[in-house]
Amino acid sequence: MMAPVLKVTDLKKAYGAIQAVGGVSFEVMPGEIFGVIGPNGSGKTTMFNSVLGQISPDAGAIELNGKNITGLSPLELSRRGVGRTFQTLQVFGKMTVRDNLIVAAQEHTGSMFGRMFAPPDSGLGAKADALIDQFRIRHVADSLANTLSYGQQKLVDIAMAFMAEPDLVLLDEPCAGVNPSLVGGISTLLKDLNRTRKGSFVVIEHNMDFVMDLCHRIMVMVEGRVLAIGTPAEIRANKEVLDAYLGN
Ligand SMILES: Nc1ncnc2c1ncn2[C@@H]1O[C@H](COP(=O)(O)OP(=O)(O)OP(=O)(O)O)[C@@H](O)[C@H]1O
Repeated sequence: MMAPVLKVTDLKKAYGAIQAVGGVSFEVMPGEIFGVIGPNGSGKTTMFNSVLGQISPDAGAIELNGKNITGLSPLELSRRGVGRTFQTLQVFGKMTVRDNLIVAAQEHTGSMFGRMFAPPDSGLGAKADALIDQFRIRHVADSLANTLSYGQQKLVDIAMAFMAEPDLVLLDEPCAGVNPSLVGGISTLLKDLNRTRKGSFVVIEHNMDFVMDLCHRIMVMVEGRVLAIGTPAEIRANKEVLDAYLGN
């Protein structure tokens, strides 16, 4: 039987009296695109940030490829093959698209010296160019990021997460703020990355059509707990999910 890439067991995190995450368990399999949905305040971001080492959970275990990674720093996780995107853009506006990608990979190595003194390319240019082509942003590769549309910047932001060739990428609302006409393109792109780069993705997203189209399995969170985990068809047919999610 295949072992999970990510295994989260009974994760808990409270903020004072608010139990943001109240005992969440799930597994993400190799090559799987795993969606996380739920009403506002259901604990998705808190769960994400716990997995990514951004906050310390109160209890629970997080394993990456069978190794305990609970409490490791974001940089250490990045070195172990975990990438992420944020809800808000992380691109450097005054750098070109290509340089943004190169810096993203240097961040991964944690090389301050490299970041400050290395020639702009640092041997990472070929990797950046491959992603620029895969993301179809060749025409803006030498433009400053702040001259791009929000949707294009979002693509650069996602591409940055893939520079370190991660095994597991956590994407926090990749469609947030993106023009609806571009949402289908992001879905196609993520499917393409999943197929060609063989990584596993965990995707938080409020856009239900996007999640249903993209994800192999979906976890529904409500009030810090897991209400259901299943295929898009199973989630669509689950009455409890419809009540909890659409009732919000
Ligand atoms: N730093 C914090 N301090 C206090 N309470 C917090 C903090 N972060 C989250 N919470 C609370 O924890 C609960 C879960 O929040 P969380 O952001 O994880 O939910 P979410 O499902 O990601 O929501 P959204 O879909 O709106 O992003 C909410 O009640 C929220 O107000």
